[in-house]
Amino acid sequence: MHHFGNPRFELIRHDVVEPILLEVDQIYHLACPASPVHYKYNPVKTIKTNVMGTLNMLGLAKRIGARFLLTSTSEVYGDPLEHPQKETYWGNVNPIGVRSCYDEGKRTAETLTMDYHRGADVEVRIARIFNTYGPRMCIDDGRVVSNFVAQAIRKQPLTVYGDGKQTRSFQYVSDLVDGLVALMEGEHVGPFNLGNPGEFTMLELAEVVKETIDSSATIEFKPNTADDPHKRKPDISRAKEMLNWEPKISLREGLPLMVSDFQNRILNEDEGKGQK
Ligand SMILES: O=C(O)[C@H]1O[C@H](OP(=O)(O)OP(=O)(O)OC[C@H]2O[C@@H](n3ccc(=O)[nH]c3=O)[C@H](O)[C@@H]2O)[C@H](O)[C@@H](O)[C@@H]1O
Repeated sequence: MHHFGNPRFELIRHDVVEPILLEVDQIYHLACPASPVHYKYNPVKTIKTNVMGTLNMLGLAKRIGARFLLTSTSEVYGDPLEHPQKETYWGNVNPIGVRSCYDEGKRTAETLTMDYHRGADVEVRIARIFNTYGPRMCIDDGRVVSNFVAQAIRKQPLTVYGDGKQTRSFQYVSDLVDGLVALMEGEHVGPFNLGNPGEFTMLELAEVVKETIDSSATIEFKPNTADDPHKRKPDISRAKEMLNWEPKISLREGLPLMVSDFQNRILNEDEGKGQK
């Protein structure tokens, strides 16, 4: 929203499932719900966005000669049997599960991207993004970092799904943005893992959130969701070597930056309620 006053910025509200004609040099194709809660809410729409949306954006890139960047995901590795995950790993994905609209959708999006590259000479780039957090995330996004932060601020228990021993590797948003720009501007197609290799169990994450916000916060265990990957950690050697990129901000440095933004917004929400 801070770009709205900039005359060189134009916002067009459009659903990528429908074709569109624009004149641009580069397409960052990020469209798709990314929180499991959101992408499972309307799975048919999620897979349509990944398949038809990606086809439309690749068709556009081909027609106008634009460079196309796909934001794929670490979820293409499914519940990985290789750890950490390298880009050469083909993954362990359930094709008929509740997460398939997203992970199989993104796998198909990668296939389409490579087919347009090989068959129609479109200049493409593929990023596989690992769990990312930061300020301005939707407070009710439903992913783990935003849930824990909002819960700790609201003095609610932190909801740990399953036994909390599953792992994720959390990347601060500005590191991801630097990685995406380096990929778009560079000469390599990829795919590239863009993530922070710092790996945490969900219980460890809850401890870091407690240390940062409220040491008296409690934990509430809830049943885990189907097909939840047991572990996830990027091998980023390829991005380091070919894009000269690596994340700079650790979880303990990034979390406080997100917390102050969440605190302001939750406080405003509460004040708004008080006025009603
Ligand atoms: O960022 C990624 O690499 C990919 O993974 C995420 O999926 P996931 O890792 O399951 O994201 P979360 O919903 O944040 O869950 C992470 C872990 O925390 C657990 N969790 C989640 C929420 C919560 O309140 N408590 C909790 O323990 C989940 O069960 C899971 O094991 C996102 O869905 C994708 O958009 C993204 O592509």
